[in-house]
Amino acid sequence: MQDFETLLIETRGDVGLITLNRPKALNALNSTVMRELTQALRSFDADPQVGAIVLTGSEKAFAAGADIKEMQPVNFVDAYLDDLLGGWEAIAATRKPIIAAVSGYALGGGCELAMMCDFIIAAENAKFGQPEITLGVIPGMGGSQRLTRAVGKAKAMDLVLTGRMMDAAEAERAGLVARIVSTERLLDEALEAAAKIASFSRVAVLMAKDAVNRADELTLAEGLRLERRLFQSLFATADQKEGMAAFMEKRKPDFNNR
Ligand SMILES: CC(C)=CC(=O)SCCNC(=O)CCNC(=O)[C@H](O)C(C)(C)COP(=O)(O)OP(=O)(O)OC[C@H]1O[C@@H](n2cnc3c(N)ncnc32)[C@H](O)[C@@H]1OP(=O)(O)O
Repeated sequence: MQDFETLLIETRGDVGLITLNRPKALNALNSTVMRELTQALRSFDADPQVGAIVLTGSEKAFAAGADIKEMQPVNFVDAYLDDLLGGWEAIAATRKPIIAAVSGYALGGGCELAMMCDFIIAAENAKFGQPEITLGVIPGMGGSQRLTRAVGKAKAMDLVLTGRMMDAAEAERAGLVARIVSTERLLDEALEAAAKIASFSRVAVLMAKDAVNRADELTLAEGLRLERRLFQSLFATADQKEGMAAFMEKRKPDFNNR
């Protein structure tokens, strides 16, 4: 993969690791980050060696929001015609699972980027918030929608209307964060979780992600039908035969993603 200006990219075994790398701006998300992150995720999605992805930032900031310096001079016509921030939705279209490993600030677009990932592992020092209201705007990368689905209307309204931050413990209680770990353990914990996911049948993993994501969009009846059809279709894979045979034979499965 090519060198990026705003990201560090590496693979650890079958896990793709992306580190946001604009330390002087607390990883503020400008259009270069958006373009490069989209490109990096597409490459990992297409790479047969990669089974899961971890996205992280620095200890002080996962990302302190969309880049205010870049947005400040924008006018309405350009924002509308250029679909300002619309490109970020490509991140959520990634098919392989992405774990956000969040330390420090995840504010505004930073919180929204973490929520585009499949789940969030937070360090004890993590702080989440949607402070856009303090700048005279509102969330624009999905905060009003994904945060509300994650934590419910009451807390989403509280955060979006007051612009206050919540710490990792509150974010976990509210259902935004899957687990909290020490700051030192954050990356290892996220990489271990990603490696575990990457060790399973790739077809089953992608279908599991798809099925859970559809829960936000479908009625219960539609969602249950989709889940059942996906489940049934997995019986056409060699990995289902292998997984169940391995259980019966009391050995570890050897999945081949077929
Ligand atoms: C998606 C949409 C629609 C909108 C958004 O995301 S708007 C942005 C929302 N985020 C914020 O409003 C947070 C802005 N940042 C802060 O409030 C503070 O930086 C902090 C509380 C996160 C940290 O404060 P601290 O005093 O520790 O650090 P600073 O000196 O303030 O920052 C260091 C350095 O980073 C630049 N910075 C921080 N955040 C952003 C940002 N979102 N965009 C652009 N630049 C940012 C900050 O200006 C400073 O740079 P300089 O040293 O060059 O001044």
